[in-house]
Amino acid sequence: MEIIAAEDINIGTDLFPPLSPLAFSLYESFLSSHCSSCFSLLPPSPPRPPQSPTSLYCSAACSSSLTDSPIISPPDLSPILSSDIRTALRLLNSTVVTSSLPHRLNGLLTNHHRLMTDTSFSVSIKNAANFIAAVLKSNRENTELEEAAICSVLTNAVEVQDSNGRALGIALYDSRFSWINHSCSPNSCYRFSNTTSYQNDTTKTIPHITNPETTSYNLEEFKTFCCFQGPKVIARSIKKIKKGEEITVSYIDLLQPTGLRQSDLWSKYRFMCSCRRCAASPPAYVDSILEGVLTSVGHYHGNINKDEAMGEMTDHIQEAIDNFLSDDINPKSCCEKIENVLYHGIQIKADSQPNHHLWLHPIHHAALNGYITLATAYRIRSIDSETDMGKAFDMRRISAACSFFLACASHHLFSAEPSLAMSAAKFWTNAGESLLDFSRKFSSGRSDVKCNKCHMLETPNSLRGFNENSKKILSCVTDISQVVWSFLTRGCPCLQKFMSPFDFSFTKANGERDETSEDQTLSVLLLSFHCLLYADLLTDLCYGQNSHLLSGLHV
Ligand SMILES: C[S@@+](CC[C@H](N)C(=O)[O-])C[C@H]1O[C@@H](n2cnc3c(N)ncnc32)[C@H](O)[C@@H]1O
Repeated sequence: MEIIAAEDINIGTDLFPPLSPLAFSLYESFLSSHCSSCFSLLPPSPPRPPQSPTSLYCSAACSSSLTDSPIISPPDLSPILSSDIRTALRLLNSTVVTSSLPHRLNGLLTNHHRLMTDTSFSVSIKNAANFIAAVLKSNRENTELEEAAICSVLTNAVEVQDSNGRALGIALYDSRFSWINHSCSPNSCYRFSNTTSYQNDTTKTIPHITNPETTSYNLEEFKTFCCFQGPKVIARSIKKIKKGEEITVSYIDLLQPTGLRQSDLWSKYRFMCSCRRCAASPPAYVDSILEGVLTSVGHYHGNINKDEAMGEMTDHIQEAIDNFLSDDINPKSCCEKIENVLYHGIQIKADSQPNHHLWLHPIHHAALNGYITLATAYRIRSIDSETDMGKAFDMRRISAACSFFLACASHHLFSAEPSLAMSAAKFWTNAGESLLDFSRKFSSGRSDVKCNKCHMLETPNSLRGFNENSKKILSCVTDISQVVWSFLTRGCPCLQKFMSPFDFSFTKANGERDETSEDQTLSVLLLSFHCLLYADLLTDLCYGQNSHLLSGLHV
């Protein structure tokens, strides 16, 4: 099945009203911090004993809408997670099953045959189905229905993220959403509502904690489960779509080169994508950049040892990130390891040719991950150095430089591949907030900067079209970045070596400007406002809601 446009659809159009899920579940790690019904963040509560109940709610309304408290904790049957099993259970209880088993369950593809012939899934699916049948006290002869429910969740459920991009759990929607196929150059994106954060909302009642005494499953109580809560999904066009054209979204992170996207899709969904971007030969520009290398004389054209050298650099960066995330190395060592690869690159030898020096292209997917980690690591180092103002200033400045660089890199990719709008919106928001945070913390408290060129700060409501406004804002971003780039990147050689975040030619001399640190910080403040304005434009395009990142600020 697929979804086809019945008429021409303009860019930035919601394709259907917000859809409630058929079933959903938080990931295990969020069960004690988020509402199991609406996924909102709960106020902090005292630590509970390890054997405590699994579902908490933010309000009486949520707790009464989702009466599945007696579910005993489902097992983790890798690759099937307990959240998959919980969702499958809720699916079977919330819907009247109309099915053509085992291939479709209520119209949703199960991929049953494909998954059951795959040894890495089949045993876990069988075990999960047996568990569900036991919980439901099913007296059917086989577990075909339970298997179909699990397979349907694996095939159709999507990860629900909060506004910070953090994956909270999964949700399963009806065919209006679930029939939308994947493309690596999709014409639509989707977002969730109802994943708001708890902000001392006095209308919310004290979190309802389910009865810890109840350990056995009560079918009648579970049958009253009514799924009108849960994160709603909205799909939105991010390109013009012609009547008759297929609606597509992305199931995966699109900032990966073709090989990684293919293996991601295969491991999660067991299909090979043959979309325009995947099939392009030569590779699409974004894919050549996401795997690109630089030499001191420009782009590298040879093949000798290149793949090996790239693999080595990518592995080093990934190892530093993994070690940092698992607390095996401190932020300083993490920065040193990543910067070492990004700055020094690698020397490769060729029999009959002079040696080449290779660097990952700054928008190589591993380099992007490296800069994302550097932004976080430098920020932590700034917080850790609070007693040393000079060091805290430098660390926060470099963190902001990395975030700003990522925003410019995402713009470069978005210009060539419009479906990367969502990623770009996220990076520009991060950059704006990081630059603002830096300049607020270290300027003399001034916030009355004006832009005499685009005047958009004084009249942000005069937004016309996306293209016209983005041109104006980006032109100012380019101008201001020429003023502050060397200031922002001082002490970070792997960024300092580039002429600007828009121009990856290597700098000859490190031309510091004469402005005082105070002048520079004010320019950074002006830059931050422009980044937030641009982030607003992109957010509006993808999410249909101007996030008004600048509202509440004095500009
Ligand atoms: C959420 S469903 C999409 C709707 C599905 N095509 C149907 O018939 O109901 C996801 C499944 O559709 C198939 N699918 C989605 N996008 C695809 C693509 N680009 N190429 C091949 N199969 C795809 C895969 O089997 C995948 O597991």
